[in-house]
Amino acid sequence: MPPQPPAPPVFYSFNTTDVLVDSLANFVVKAQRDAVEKRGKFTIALSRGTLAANLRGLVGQENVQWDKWEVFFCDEAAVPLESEDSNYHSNIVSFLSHVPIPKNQIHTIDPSLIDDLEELADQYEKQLIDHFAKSNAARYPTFDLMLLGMGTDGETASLFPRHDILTEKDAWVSYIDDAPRGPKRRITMTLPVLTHCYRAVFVVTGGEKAEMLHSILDEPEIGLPCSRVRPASPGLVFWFADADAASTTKYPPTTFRWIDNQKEAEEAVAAAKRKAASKGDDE
Ligand SMILES: O=C1O[C@H](COP(=O)(O)O)[C@@H](O)[C@H](O)[C@H]1O
Repeated sequence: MPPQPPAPPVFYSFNTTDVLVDSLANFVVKAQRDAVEKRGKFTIALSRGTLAANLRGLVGQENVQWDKWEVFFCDEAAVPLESEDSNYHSNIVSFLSHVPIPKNQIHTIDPSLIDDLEELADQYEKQLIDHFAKSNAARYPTFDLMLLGMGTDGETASLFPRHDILTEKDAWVSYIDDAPRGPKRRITMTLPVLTHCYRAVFVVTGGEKAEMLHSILDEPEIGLPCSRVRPASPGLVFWFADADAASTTKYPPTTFRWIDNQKEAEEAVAAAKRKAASKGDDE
């Protein structure tokens, strides 16, 4: 069978950030159940930034198989693990220290290597290879869930627009020393890794993201890093936005519900488009 084109992004918009936080927790738990049922464990990758705070809804969730989680970080600053700039630290504060995930299943950078970015990235890539070689890695690892953010320039993880790192095809993890915002020195999973997951979920909050969300969803042909995360079939991509972030995009929102496969994603987006069009006719 010829390869299928990627499923269209499914866009969920929530009236408040609190509702988004609850819905996101609900979604992550469902993704975990699905992964454990199908593959016996749950591999999740977490991006830096405001995402960590929006994962607070995971604390107190019932019937979560925390012992099946394997947590990795999509990108990480080259800083000690206890630094406020550390992605690991932000997620520890938000939820990881409040749930019973075995410590050896949280895969951090090796902090003894932070002075040597190349070594730091290579060692993290080795951790991925060690883990995924036992399961599904062919050319790239396939995460069950990638949780991503969107920066105001359209960057995701530490993949910034017009940066050479976007052309990386071989490495699973690479590094930059010139990030235009925040800590300059970071490592990051590369675009092919981000696009080989079963589910990618972008989480975007706040009015300062509204214009960029419009560009990403309504003008994907511009090719900004976030628009380029389109997992190949059977992968799916979802966007969770609060009302402020969603205020400018014309992309039709889907009513929040679990979507399991490409066909359901296509039908949900087509239904949302029909609904938006009929609303337009009424006005
Ligand atoms: O620099 C980064 O920015 C984006 C967005 O961060 P946010 O704090 O505005 O949510 C983030 O997704 C990325 O991982 C991070 O390195």
